[in-house]
Amino acid sequence: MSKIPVIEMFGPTIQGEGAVIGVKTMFVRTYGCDYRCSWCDSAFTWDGTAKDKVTLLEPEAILNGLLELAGNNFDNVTISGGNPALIGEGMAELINLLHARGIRAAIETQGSRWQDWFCDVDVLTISPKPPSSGMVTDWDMLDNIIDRMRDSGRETCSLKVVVFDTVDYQYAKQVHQRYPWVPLYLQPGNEDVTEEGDISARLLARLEWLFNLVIADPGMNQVKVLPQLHALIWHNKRGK
Ligand SMILES: C[S@@+](CC[C@H](N)C(=O)[O-])C[C@H]1O[C@@H](n2cnc3c(N)ncnc32)[C@H](O)[C@@H]1O
Ligand SMILES: Nc1nc2[nH]cc(C(=O)O)c2c(=O)[nH]1
Ligand code: SF4
Ligand SMILES: [Mg+2]
Repeated sequence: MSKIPVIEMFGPTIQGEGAVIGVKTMFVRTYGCDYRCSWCDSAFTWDGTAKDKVTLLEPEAILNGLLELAGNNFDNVTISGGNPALIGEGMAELINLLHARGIRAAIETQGSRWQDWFCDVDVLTISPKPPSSGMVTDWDMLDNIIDRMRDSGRETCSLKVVVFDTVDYQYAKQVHQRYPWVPLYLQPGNEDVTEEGDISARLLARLEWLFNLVIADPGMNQVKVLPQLHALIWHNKRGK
């Protein structure tokens, strides 16, 4: 039995990002991250401010917690963090438990670590971090992850790059050129994750800015540009 550090579980809500945007899903957010992105919208998963809220849970207790929250009102569970790829055996067990109930598992991770259970995930989102984050991409690791996912023969993997400025945009292009066969989603960065109230006008302005970069760029004919849909609706509210 391997326990998983969980900082929050919530839902049902609507997946707001990437390949399965718009789908009803539960969320499980794991504690701990090997990165420290300057603009992280979930810094409470690693900066110590919510450490007292972490519970170490058996995979079965997580499933039970989700069922308690939502009954049968979900078919999808998104596991995010923090970095869920820091967790080994426990996550493999959780994914098996979900599958045994006919529930699909989606993972949000940044591509800094491999886990064998990636091959069992229904929707794997890898979100390498652009320069504005202050993080440095381990390209060997990312190559390795993308190769292994390709070798697994499952069409479950996509890339998502958050773009704050034109340097980030060039980074996103580099990612696209390196892995042209992997679907790439671009999402504008939320520049103030603490602002209260309605931030939708600010986010939409950044979406239009990103649209215009892609519209003008013949090297980006295949990418999809998406907002953080949940942030347009629920702004910086946590647990949405
Ligand atoms: C909080 S992270 C957790 C999963 C994993 N650590 C990762 O970064 O992919 C979930 C998603 O939110 C994105 N994200 C974090 N902060 C953001 C911000 N300020 N604006 C836009 N997207 C952000 C990340 O890039 C990632 O795609
Ligand atoms: N609704 C909603 N969609 C999301 N997609 C990715 C999220 C994340 O924080 O990983 C997220 C989130 O926090 N909420
Ligand atoms: S990798 Fe994800 S969770 Fe970790 S600091 Fe960056 S955005 Fe936040
Ligand atoms: Mg989020």
